[in-house]
Amino acid sequence: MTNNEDILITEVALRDGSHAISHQYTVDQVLKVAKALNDANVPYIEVSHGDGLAGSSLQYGLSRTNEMELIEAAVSVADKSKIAILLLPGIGTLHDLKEAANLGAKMARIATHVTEADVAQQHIAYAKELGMETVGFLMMAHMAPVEKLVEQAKLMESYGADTVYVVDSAGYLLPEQVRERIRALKQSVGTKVGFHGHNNLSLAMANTLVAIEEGATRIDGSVRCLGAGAGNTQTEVLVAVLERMGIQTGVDLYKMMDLAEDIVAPILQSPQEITKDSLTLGYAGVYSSFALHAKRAAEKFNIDSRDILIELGKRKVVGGQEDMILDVATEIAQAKRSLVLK
Ligand SMILES: C[C@H](O)CC(=O)C(=O)O
Ligand SMILES: [Mn+2]
Repeated sequence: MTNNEDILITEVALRDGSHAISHQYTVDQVLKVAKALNDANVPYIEVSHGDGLAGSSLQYGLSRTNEMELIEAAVSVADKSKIAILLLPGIGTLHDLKEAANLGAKMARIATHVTEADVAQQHIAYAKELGMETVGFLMMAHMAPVEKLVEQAKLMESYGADTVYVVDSAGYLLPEQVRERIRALKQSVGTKVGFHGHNNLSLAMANTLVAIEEGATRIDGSVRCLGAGAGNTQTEVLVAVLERMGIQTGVDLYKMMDLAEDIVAPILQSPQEITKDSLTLGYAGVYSSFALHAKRAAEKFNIDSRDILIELGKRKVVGGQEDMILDVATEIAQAKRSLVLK
């Protein structure tokens, strides 16, 4: 890999995609996907539970395989790509970070709700101490005005983040909203700027292109759209589009297509489409990883999952409040029952 690329892609299917397959990755799947990504020259491969290190729990979903084994597997086949991990302070600890670094992870992406950057200080500083490249990952970026986002990005920068990301966790942002956010960050922070999209409103690619136009140089994608909700910006498609635009990513398009078709498609429980649930996430501004939890709750209570998601959006529920999904489902079911009894 050279340093001549205009855009450096982080492939997130082995982390964000974990949500879409209920955290059931096996070592064999990770070995195959990571090796193919490495062979295709993808610069960064993120590997963790969908909710970051130590996310495996009843609240977020139990992993089939210990994520440290998955990280170790990915590192073992990646001689060009760097392995990244995601960590949400409060879920993952400094101990988890150290364990991942000892296994060979080279980049730490520290994720917080868009208004809570201050909880990332210790983790970013420690990742730097461990010699890792650091990213401040500001989730649910639609929930804060631009000035607030800038303030939080500056905090991440002051803690030592090398890059700050605008994260459209709900796939809610419209292209002009992405434009104003990336533009404001480019004007106000000295770090590199990145963008992570979700395709719930079919805008992930358009939003990514706007982010690049405004100067974002770090971009996330998921091969075959294997990410939460309707997935992320589809990596192999992004590589093709950027190549046509004359923008260098260094990624081998044919190898990415083969990986998507031959290795990733068979892993999917069902094809990544914009379903009524994922569309509702984007429409209502709800965290993409809530989709499967809401679907299960809807089945349990025999109610419409869209009603749960819309209500969660109204209540401005954020990542980490997964317990609210059951609460809201219970309330909707009770209200439905009392209507029947009247
Ligand atoms: C923990 C989340 O799944 C992180 C993410 O990918 C997002 O907010 O989007
Ligand atoms: Mn995501």
